[in-house]
Amino acid sequence: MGCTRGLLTRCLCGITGLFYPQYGIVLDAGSSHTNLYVYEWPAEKENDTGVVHQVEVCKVEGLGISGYSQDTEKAGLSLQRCMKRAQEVVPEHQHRETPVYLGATAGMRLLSIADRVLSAVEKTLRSSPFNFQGARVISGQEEGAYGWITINYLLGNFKQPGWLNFLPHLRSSRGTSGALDLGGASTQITFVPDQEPIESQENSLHFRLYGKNYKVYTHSFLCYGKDQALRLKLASDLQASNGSLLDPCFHPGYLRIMNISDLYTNPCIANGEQQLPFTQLHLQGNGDYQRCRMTIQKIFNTSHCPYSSCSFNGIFLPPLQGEFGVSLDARYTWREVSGASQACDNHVEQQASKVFVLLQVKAEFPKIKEKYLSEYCFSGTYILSLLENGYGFTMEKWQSIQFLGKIGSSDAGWTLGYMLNLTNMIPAEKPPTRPLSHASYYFLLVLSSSSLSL
Ligand SMILES: Nc1nc2c(ncn2[C@@H]2O[C@H](COP(=O)(O)OP(=O)(O)OP(=O)(O)O)[C@@H](O)[C@H]2O)c(=O)[nH]1
Ligand SMILES: [Ca+2]
Repeated sequence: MGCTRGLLTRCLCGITGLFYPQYGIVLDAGSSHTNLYVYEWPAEKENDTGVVHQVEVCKVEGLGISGYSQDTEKAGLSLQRCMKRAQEVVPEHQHRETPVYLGATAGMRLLSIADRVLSAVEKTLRSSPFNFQGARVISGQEEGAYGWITINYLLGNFKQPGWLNFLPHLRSSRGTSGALDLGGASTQITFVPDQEPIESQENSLHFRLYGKNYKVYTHSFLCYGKDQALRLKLASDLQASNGSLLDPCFHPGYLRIMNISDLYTNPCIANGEQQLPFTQLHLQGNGDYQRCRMTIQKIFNTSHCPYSSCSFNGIFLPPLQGEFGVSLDARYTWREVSGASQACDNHVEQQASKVFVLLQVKAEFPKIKEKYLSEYCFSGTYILSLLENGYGFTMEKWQSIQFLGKIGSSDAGWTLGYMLNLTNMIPAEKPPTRPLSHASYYFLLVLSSSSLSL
């Protein structure tokens, strides 16, 4: 039954609608791939904390939308299967009222023709039965902020003391958890620092949520997601090579030939191509964990800092404070980080353990793609370098990092925070306590008015 026909039907739907769960859809158009999320919440509790939860994630097949810059139509078409899936998950009579948002991140920030790709994507989203609310490239600051909101909303950290609070070990002394997001093209760090004021204006955010003020530090490093960081590293190593590279960040036996022009096709690597006397890079794995860390270290410039403390590239970073949640697929990332040194090493006595680690990984993740397996040494070592050398997580600070992935049924990425904000579901002030829920109130109202008219 649709809710738009006659007046009587509309009234009935208005009343019964209070009892239906509500839905919202967000597409996370990342640099490496797109995910579609469907969220659900009870209509009468939308301003409470922790009530919105993920009921579906659909992984779009193929490239991230920024990968279709040569054939933008395909960016839109690639989303169709997941949009169909969303139509199955959300009950049909609620399609028209269910908002759909698409947020694109670092891959699209790097693309000069992002608008053309967005237009193609909009065409697909507009043709769906849902209430399309817009497709846009979100800023790195927003990505950090919404990631922080998601984690703390899901952990129940915005609840007033005394409310139910699960996972208490992730609550910092200040009541919130920091958020680390490691993407393919950018990486974000967001937390409430002890030190005030935040020295750099562009890293400073102010929120008032549920009646409490939060001063939050955030920074997004464009080009320091895993895929772009590998390009930065290769471009840096190339300068001192003759076109052949023995790379300690790939396991022995690994061979790859890359066109230099492909390496230089984005703004992360701005200079150098024309000065190189060769057109191809011949890369040969020569796994060595310590040397890999040294080559990665070169992409973090720590030579200058105009503030009291910095992470790298002259970017302000206050002292790390509290617990941190890492929002990504925790299963593979944690495995990469913990297996990094063994996965890289080629010392004779460690050959066995290297092979062992990669075999173990294959057994644990039978569907793991060759690309991920081949980049295992680099990926794990890069994440360790970023956290330890880039952000300064020392041995004891490591204890404060949790590889989250999911909290309850919901992924811990920025999308939930984005939707909560756009649908006004996180109020600045704590909602007044209602003796009855909206639904029960209207239900009683309808009951009493019908008794009166008898
Ligand atoms: N090892 C491994 N890596 C993966 C897997 N799935 C994705 N990745 C890689 O992990 C990195 C981060 O992936 P995402 O967090 O999805 O990045 P993204 O959202 O596409 O990129 P951003 O736009 O920068 O946020 C990318 O380099 C992916 O290629 C996997 O199953 N195993
Ligand atoms: Ca991402």
